[in-house]
Amino acid sequence: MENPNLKRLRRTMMFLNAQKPGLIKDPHVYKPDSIMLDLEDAVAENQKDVARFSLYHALTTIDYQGVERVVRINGLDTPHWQEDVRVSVAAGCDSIRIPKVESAKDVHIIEEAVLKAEKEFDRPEGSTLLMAAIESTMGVMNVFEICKSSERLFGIALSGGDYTKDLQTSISGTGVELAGARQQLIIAARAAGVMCFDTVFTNLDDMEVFEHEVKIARMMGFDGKSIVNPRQIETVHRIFTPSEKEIIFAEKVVTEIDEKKAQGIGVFTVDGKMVDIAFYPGAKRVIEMAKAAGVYEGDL
Ligand SMILES: CC(=O)SCCNC(=O)CCNC(=O)[C@H](O)C(C)(C)COP(=O)(O)OP(=O)(O)OC[C@H]1O[C@@H](n2cnc3c(N)ncnc32)[C@H](O)[C@@H]1OP(=O)(O)O
Ligand SMILES: O=C([O-])CC(=O)C(=O)O
Ligand SMILES: [Mg+2]
Repeated sequence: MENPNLKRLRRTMMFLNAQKPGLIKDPHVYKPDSIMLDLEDAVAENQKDVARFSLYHALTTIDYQGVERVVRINGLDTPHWQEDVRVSVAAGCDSIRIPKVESAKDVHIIEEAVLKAEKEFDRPEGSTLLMAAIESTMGVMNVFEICKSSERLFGIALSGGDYTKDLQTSISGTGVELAGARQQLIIAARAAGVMCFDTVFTNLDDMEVFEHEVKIARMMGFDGKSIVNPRQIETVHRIFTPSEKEIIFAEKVVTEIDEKKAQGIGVFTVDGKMVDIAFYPGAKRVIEMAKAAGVYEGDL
């Protein structure tokens, strides 16, 4: 049976340092869709063991109340990733975020280590999902192969900080430097049938630019965004949850297409807008998103 978590709602995926008790003890109270316990860049090099112990303790003792528990392991170019995978799987995380993925082979290496750990710690085979963070120009060039690399892989994420370093530029706040990568990632993810997440926005005090960036991400087709602070959750959830107006319109489109089809009519208008069968999947998707977000009250 397909793992039901492959397609869950992931509007917000919130990073937190796996070593900090103050952060890991109750992040679910802010109601992000996923938390991402970080063993990578938020953890200092000489604290990697401490962070792994803290992660294991947190995952085996804290009830995160249905919030997805993702672990960001260290990259394949470090001496840490094997132990990160073992501890994450032993502790029963839901998913592993692989940083700095450059090829399908990178995913295969982690997949193999995850399967080995599932056997070692008696966890159901296939229960640990994967996601791949694209953080380099090579990763962008290989993104379609990465998207198709594993049945465990539910999605990919753009990691703009490292990516812009590789591109030899920096984050400007305008989105110009990320435009190409964002477009490539979302096209590849949709073609491969996996989810796609936008990068973090680190200027916590600039909510205006943040809101603009989140709107662009939704318009481009992303499923959600990596975030670094609970203050960012409300904005992302508001923008990534269909509004009442969108839901009502989607309901009308679905109902009218069904009715008109039976009458042999292919094209007509709804609220002054032309509608034909091509609008059906989009309207259905709005209703599915509203259902997943818990804001749908209709009966479609
Ligand atoms: C480029 C990359 O690699 S990004 C990925 C790695 N980065 C991270 O993991 C960083 C995660 N975020 C953080 O550590 C913090 O939000 C910081 C350091 C950015 C800012 O910290 P602060 O200025 O203390 O945040 P702020 O004042 O908004 O905190 C308010 C409350 O939210 C909590 N909080 C802040 N960030 C988080 C978080 N990411 N997850 C859960 N709780 C959080 C704080 O503990 C605090 O709780 P309290 O009121 O009970 O004390
Ligand atoms: O995944 C992210 O958005 C954070 C990150 O590692 C980066 O920007 O390099
Ligand atoms: Mg990074």
